[in-house]
Amino acid sequence: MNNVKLAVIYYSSTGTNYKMAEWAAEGAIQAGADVKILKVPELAPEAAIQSNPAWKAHLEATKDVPTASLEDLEWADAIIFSSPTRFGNLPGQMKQFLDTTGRLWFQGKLANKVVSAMTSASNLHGGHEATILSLYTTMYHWGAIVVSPGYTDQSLFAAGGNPYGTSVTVDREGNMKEDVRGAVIHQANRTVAVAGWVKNGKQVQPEY
Ligand SMILES: Cc1cc2nc3c(=O)[nH]c(=O)nc-3n(C[C@H](O)[C@H](O)[C@H](O)COP(=O)(O)O)c2cc1C
Repeated sequence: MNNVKLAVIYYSSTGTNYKMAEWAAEGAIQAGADVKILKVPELAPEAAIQSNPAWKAHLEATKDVPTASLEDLEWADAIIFSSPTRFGNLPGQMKQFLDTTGRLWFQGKLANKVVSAMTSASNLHGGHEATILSLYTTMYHWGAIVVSPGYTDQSLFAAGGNPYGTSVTVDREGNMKEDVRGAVIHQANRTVAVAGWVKNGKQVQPEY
């Protein structure tokens, strides 16, 4: 069987979701996938970025991370998204990227992608689930196969127990308050496993 091809697509202003993307890549590689870590384009005005030293430093530190393209979406059997919470929703940067996928969607090329999502927020009840669910709404329109972690591993409990997708709270300095590395790795392992079942299954069953 060919390896599962997995894209980890993230947006991050201050590094949290980049770190989660790196852990997801680690888990997916461990599970045998070919992996790309890709960022979505930054859209914020330069003045806003310059006014926040952590944002400016993160952008500089990740300037060599490749930018996600429609070709990457076509390439991937599976996609793990990681995106901060903004007012209980996705940041415009991630939404704008999703909004560029209309042509692929129209051509049916996003159907049966195996997907999963993660997020971060500053407050425990600041909208973690809402952000993940809003991303999953787009995935349902794609005809993607959403793989949530549920409570399929003990690591979920140490990480705050979000069954929709791993999420973490960050303090004012940007430090993660929960240890979510194990949960992210489990989520990536699980996403690759399900993507492998789908990829194998496509060889024996006609595709819908
Ligand atoms: C405009 C804006 C809106 C935000 N909205 C929320 C929110 O609704 N709930 C919350 O808990 N945190 C909110 N935050 C905090 C971010 O979620 C937090 O900074 C982010 O998760 C850090 O991720 P990053 O380091 O990957 O950028 C907001 C931050 C900004 C700048």
